[in-house]
Amino acid sequence: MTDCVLGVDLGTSAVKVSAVTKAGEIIAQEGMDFPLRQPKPGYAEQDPEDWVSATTVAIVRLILNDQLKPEQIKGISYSGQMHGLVLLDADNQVLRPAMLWNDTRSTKQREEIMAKMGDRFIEITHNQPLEGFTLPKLLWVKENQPEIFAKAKTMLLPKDYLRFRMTGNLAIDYSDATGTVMLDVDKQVWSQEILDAFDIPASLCPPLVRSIDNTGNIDDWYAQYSGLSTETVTFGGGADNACGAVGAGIDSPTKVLSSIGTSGVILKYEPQKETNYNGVLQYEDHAIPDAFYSMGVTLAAGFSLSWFKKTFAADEDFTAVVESAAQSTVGANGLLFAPYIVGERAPYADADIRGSFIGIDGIHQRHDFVRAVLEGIIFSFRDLMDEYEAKGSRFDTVVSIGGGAKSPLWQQIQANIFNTKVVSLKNEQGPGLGAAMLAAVGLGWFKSVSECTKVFVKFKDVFLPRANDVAKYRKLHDIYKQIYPSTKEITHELVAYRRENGEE
Ligand SMILES: Nc1ncnc2c1ncn2[C@@H]1O[C@H](COP(=O)(O)OP(=O)(O)O)[C@@H](O)[C@H]1O
Ligand SMILES: O=C(CO)[C@@H](O)[C@H](O)COP(=O)(O)O
Repeated sequence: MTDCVLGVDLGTSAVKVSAVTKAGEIIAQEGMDFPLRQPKPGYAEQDPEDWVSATTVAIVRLILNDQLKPEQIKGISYSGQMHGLVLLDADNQVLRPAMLWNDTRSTKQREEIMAKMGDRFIEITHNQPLEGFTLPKLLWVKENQPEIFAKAKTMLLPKDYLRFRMTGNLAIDYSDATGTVMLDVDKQVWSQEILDAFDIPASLCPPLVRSIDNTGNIDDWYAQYSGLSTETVTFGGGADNACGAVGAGIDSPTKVLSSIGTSGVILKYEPQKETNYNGVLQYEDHAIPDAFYSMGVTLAAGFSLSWFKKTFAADEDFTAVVESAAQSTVGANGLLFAPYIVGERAPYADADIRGSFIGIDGIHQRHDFVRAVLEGIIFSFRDLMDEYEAKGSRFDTVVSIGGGAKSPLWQQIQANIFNTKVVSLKNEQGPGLGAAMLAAVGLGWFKSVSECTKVFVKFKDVFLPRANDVAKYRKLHDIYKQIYPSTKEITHELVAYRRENGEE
């Protein structure tokens, strides 16, 4: 019986739990989907109980289907979808559905924060108060559901709620705390100045822990519910992008992470906290102690593809639909797609922009639309790369993770659009593997995250840029860049039209 740790990857579409040995071998994996509710345009909510149930089903399957022995599981850590607001009352009961990272209803609150604190806010948090982050959501609840805010005693993020249900302990790790935009990044404490400015009780903020810190054993209740042992220790864990970077071996500023999950992320390792992109790119504490990372986020990356598939190819196999893009050409026979279907975060912080297909022609077939979706998502990543390159960053390797990394065609498109080598991981479980690594380091199996990286992170395929395609994509990206300014006014008017007609 080999000792192992569990890495719990609490995503937006599903939870995946990986059992990993000291040698970095994934010996079993189980997962379960859960729904995302979008009751109104701009809203995105989940029931925190769904996270607990789905994670428990995955753990029970590991024990029953995969024959893991509870005593074998020495430690558990977590990777979580970021920024989501979970509010608990005095009895630690959930007060309302969680408002997620892609919920953009809080534009008014975002503007109020900037009007009140302006640049000082960015100085403290190294971020703008965008709709997706936790503070504007908290202020939305304060303003629109005052009876709920009055009862709120604790604020947690998604994976911290899950850990609380497994241990009974309240905590948040630094990487998720930066994503609330309530942490003073330079001082590494909750910002009293921000709490005072918006009249938020400091008691709402849970204790801060490091990602590798012991956060308590599995408690009696959860041991009975799941079959786990109370001997199993939990560790802080981190934001999914921090864990994705750990699991992908992003340990120097010349490697860049490209993650296609529900959202899309271009992420860079930052060795020092003094760096400040003035909120154009996000700046976060890492899950690696005393390290940081920056990133740009495309709100609807995998989500755009999933939307397309659900709407136009509901009964077909996902991989087959994606691979049909190979029947099209570079540039999708002159069709472009802008993936702003739930608004955008970077480089355009605009909750009311909406997506478009540009250049639809009578010759286009469905596979051209699929290709345009794949390419449009990577053009939006290219915009983020351009932000970095404009500030002097140079990357020699892109590590590709997330559900989108299942497609070799999509990875080749990335290599061509980035004009950089793209590598995939042997165990395509970036965030889940990163979470398992934090438990392995927390248990003392390794002296540091970098020691663990040497054993756990293994690369698989390499995709090199093809010169002809690189040149074509460069021209196409110049055209793509015109879509945002050209469609901004029109799509804002359409969103306003829906609001006037009671749809929002
Ligand atoms: N076979 C596939 N090829 C390419 N992309 C895929 C495939 N299957 C799923 N995806 C994409 O992966 C995304 C989910 O990625 P994942 O990393 O699991 O997301 P999350 O962590 O946000 O739940 C989906 O939105 C979908 O677009
Ligand atoms: O909002 C962000 C990062 O700031 C998102 O990246 C979320 O953390 C959700 O991640 P996925 O479910 O797409 O992995």
